[in-house]
Amino acid sequence: MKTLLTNISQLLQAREPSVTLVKGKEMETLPLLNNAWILLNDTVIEDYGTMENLPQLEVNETIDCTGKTVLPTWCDSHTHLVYAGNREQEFVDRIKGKTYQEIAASGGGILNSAKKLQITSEDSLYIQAAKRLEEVMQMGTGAIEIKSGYGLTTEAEIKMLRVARKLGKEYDVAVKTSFLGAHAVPQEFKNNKEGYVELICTEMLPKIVSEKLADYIDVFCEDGYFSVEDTRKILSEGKKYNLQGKIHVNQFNAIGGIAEGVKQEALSVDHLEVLQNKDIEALKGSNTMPVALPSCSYFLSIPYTPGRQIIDAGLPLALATDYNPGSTPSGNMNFVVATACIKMKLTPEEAINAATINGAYAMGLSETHGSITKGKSASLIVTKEIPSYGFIPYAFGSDLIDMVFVNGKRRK
Ligand SMILES: N=CN[C@@H](CCC(=O)O)C(=O)O
Ligand SMILES: [Zn+2]
Repeated sequence: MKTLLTNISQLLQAREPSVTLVKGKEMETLPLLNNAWILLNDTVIEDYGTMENLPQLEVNETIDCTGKTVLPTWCDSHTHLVYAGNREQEFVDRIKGKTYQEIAASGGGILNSAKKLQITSEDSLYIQAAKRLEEVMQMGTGAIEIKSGYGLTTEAEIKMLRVARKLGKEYDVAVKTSFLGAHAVPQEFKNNKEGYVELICTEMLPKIVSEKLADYIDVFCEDGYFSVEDTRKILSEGKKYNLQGKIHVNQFNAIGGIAEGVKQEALSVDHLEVLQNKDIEALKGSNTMPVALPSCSYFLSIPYTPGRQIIDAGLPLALATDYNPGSTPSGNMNFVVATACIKMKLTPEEAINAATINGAYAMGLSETHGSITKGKSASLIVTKEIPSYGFIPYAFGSDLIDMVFVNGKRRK
């Protein structure tokens, strides 16, 4: 099946396959073709160019994109999309004055979600998560990472990861999974965190690896959750099974987790709302991608990741949603891109790079996603008629998406 999109006002992010990420000043540049065409052949991008050089092509369908912008789908490299129920009550509790940490300390938060998930069947969990996946694809997400971490028992962690794998298969969308057993210390291990870390390393991890359920290993490295030492132990254990780390770190406190993540060659370090100079220094010269989650800052009213400072230090930056029931009940990457511009002072070019090519890097999908490149996945957003791509963050409350192709399939 060949689909030709013609008269595209702006075709964004057309790059050679050698570009796997952009950093520092490079992030200011968003390559684009004016008055362009692109040819999709089943699941891949076959070719693209400008209208004056459009060759004679035999195609099944031609779509006129006059006035519209085309760009690669969003690469959301950090989500907790598989969860049971919601935490609407905690939202109201926070409005009335409780903090996120106070709610967690009294048995709410992650433990609240774990309680719900443990008693939810795999089928019901799949149905709930599938709805969310359909919604985010319609909002332009074409590749997504999904974490476990609301199971906190071997059985429930496996259940979550099986659901995530099934979503990738059934929807033919790129899904990367991360094993986040170290998301919170379960009640039963309240006075025996070491015992829980041991369970993660000696029981959960081997079983998850034997079922090939995880692509990465994750830890919530934070006061009251898992220490730098725990993080080192769990990431080192993961390495023995060829699982690279992607960690939650510096959300509320800077406790040295970023340097440890870099030392352990983590693919990404995520959150970074509280960042010190030594953390930036630790990231320099590494292959670890810093990932900001501005919707989480918005929803919890916590500081925004200093993305401007990260980019100005010559580093790359990726943007993701953190879609989860507690700190970010939203998987809208358009909002993330707009909020990165409005609150973190990224330019539209930097934000779109961070949400596409760098997002793909942050989940190991550089070869197939994140740019308009021949041979990459036919995963595209076609906007409605807009004056230019700057409208994507500028008109932050509007639905500007006309069509979405994910791996060649129309999802909107
Ligand atoms: N910070 C840790 N984990 C999630 C939130 C978990 C929750 O509140 O359910 C996050 O990335 O924000
Ligand atoms: Zn998260």
